[in-house]
Amino acid sequence: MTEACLGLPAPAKLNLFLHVTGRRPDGKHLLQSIFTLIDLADTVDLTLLPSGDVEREGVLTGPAEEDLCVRAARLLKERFRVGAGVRIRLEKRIPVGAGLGGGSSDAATVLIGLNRLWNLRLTRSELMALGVELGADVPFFLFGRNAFAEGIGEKLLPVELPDARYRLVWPGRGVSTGKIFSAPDLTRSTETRKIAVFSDSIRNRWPALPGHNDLEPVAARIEPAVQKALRMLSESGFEPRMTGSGSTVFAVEPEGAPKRSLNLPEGWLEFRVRSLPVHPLASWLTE
Ligand SMILES: C[C@](O)(CO)[C@H](O)COP(=O)(O)OP(=O)(O)OC[C@H]1O[C@@H](n2ccc(N)nc2=O)[C@H](O)[C@@H]1O
Ligand SMILES: Nc1ncnc2c1ncn2[C@@H]1O[C@H](COP(=O)(O)OP(=O)(O)OP(=O)(O)O)[C@@H](O)[C@H]1O
Repeated sequence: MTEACLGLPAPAKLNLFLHVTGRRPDGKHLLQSIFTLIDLADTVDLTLLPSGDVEREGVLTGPAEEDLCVRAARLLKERFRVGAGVRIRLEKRIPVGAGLGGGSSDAATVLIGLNRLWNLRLTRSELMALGVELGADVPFFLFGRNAFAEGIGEKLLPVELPDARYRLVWPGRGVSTGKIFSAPDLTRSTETRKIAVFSDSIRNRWPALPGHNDLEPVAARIEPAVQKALRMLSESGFEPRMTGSGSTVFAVEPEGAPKRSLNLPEGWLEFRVRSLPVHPLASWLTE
């Protein structure tokens, strides 16, 4: 029997490094990156509605057409001519526009949950092909485990990462991914490297992170709070890096290090998180 109501996690991600290696003919940027799942998560509640409507509740107040949860549900409904509907209730913990992939993860969780609630029996790769229509990070969350990414983030290979604790600082505001990618001073030609170069570095040099984030200098210029967050973490003895297109910065927290809180400006947030080896809903994804 199919459940009529599901309460599901949508975990955040970190980009351990992010190289921009070129552009596609449509203008989107080609990347090399390692994505890791972390245990900071939103909660998505899905309730089956026989009426066929897609309804939403929660903290996001923008237009429904821009809500990635609603867009994910409508995409599935239209593509597979689903008669049933859903009420989506979102409990947001992942800051918005933070480089933590929150919206993409919420959308991925809606796809995974509705695949079950609406009994669609789509495979992981079918869901990933739909997901990339919603955003470049969505396929990663549907892949379901830590990954080396190429293309715009849709070409994924599994990668083994050390169990790690990370310290995150969200500097009180988000940044627009589109603005960062369209900046004239963005480096777009970092040399493409073999995955082995990155995995060897992780094996031999951890907790030092491989590579760098090409989006970091641009975000730090556009949003001075990003620069300040990087400086505060580094003055506290960490080796900080920005995730995705920002605004969150993070650092590996060495095992056994003192767990002192940072003295952050008002409105900023600090998170202490652990890596996850797999997505909490990985067992719902079938080959
Ligand atoms: C920076 C990353 O977070 C790395 O994980 C992602 O590449 C961003 O993924 P996302 O937030 O899902 O981004 P999207 O919603 O697909 O795109 C937002 C904006 O960034 C641009 N964009 C996005 C991804 C990409 N590889 N190249 C781009 O130029 C898009 O053209 C769009 O104007
Ligand atoms: N469920 C959602 N959660 C967060 N943002 C959403 C959601 N639905 C739509 N959005 C919109 O998507 C935009 C990007 O939000 P998100 O938090 O996913 O960015 P991000 O963490 O920077 O993502 P990325 O790491 O993929 O760049 C925001 O401008 C927000 O208005």
